[in-house]
Amino acid sequence: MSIEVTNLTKVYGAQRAIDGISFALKKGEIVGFLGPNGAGKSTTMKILTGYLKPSEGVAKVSDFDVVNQPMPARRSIGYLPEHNPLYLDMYVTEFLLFSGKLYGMSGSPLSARVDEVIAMCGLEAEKRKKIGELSKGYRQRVGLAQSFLHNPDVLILDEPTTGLDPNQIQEIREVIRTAGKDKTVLFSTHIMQEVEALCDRVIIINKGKVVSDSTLEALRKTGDSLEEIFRGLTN
Ligand SMILES: Nc1ncnc2c1ncn2[C@@H]1O[C@H](COP(=O)(O)OP(=O)(O)OP(=O)(O)O)[C@@H](O)[C@H]1O
Repeated sequence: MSIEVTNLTKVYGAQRAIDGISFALKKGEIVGFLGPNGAGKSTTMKILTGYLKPSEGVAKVSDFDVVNQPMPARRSIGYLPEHNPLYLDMYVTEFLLFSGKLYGMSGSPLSARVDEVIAMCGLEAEKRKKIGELSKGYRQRVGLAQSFLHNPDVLILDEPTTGLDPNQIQEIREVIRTAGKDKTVLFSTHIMQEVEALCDRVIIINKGKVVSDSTLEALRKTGDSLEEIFRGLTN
């Protein structure tokens, strides 16, 4: 399995932010991770990417336990965090070269890969600008470029299109579709059309528990729209 989560729980004080969730993603799947604000999506993603320790349960990425085998797990993951933290004073190319070095890349293979992700993410015209000078959509492209720079098998994208205009949303979706061709992708979103446009399968969580895990095809057969299903399960 590319991602395997078993009975995962995270407790903050008295609150169970996620409460015994389990799911798995096979290689090559693109799965939408839905849930209302505060459902536990970012917490799950932070555990998968090694930024938070679970209180209970096991999370594996590319069969590596994220707690006991953090280095190989991290190498196989590309992560775009929710607020896409970037170094605003760095130039786009400089930032990507810097990020690649953190993954142990160097020399001409790194330069070639940076050129490749710049082209994939439509950053050619902006690559000489400082990140702080870019629009939100272009910053998001830089975050995405950084997430798959080291060619990971698994991409974890936390609300990759939030706050973007409809044109940028469309363009970022294209980047995700292209980058996700040979990868396993778990991404969170509040946009139902996004799920329809990109995913094979949807996992819905509410109050820290998985309330639905189905293919889009199976959900369509219910006759209800994804939005109706979402509201019915989370309201
Ligand atoms: N560091 C923290 N300390 C205490 N509680 C936290 C912390 N981080 C998250 N929480 C709580 O855990 C719950 C799940 O939060 P999380 O950010 O995972 O939700 P989410 O599904 O990603 O929400 P959103 O859609 O708003 O981004 C929320 O109730 C949140 O307030």
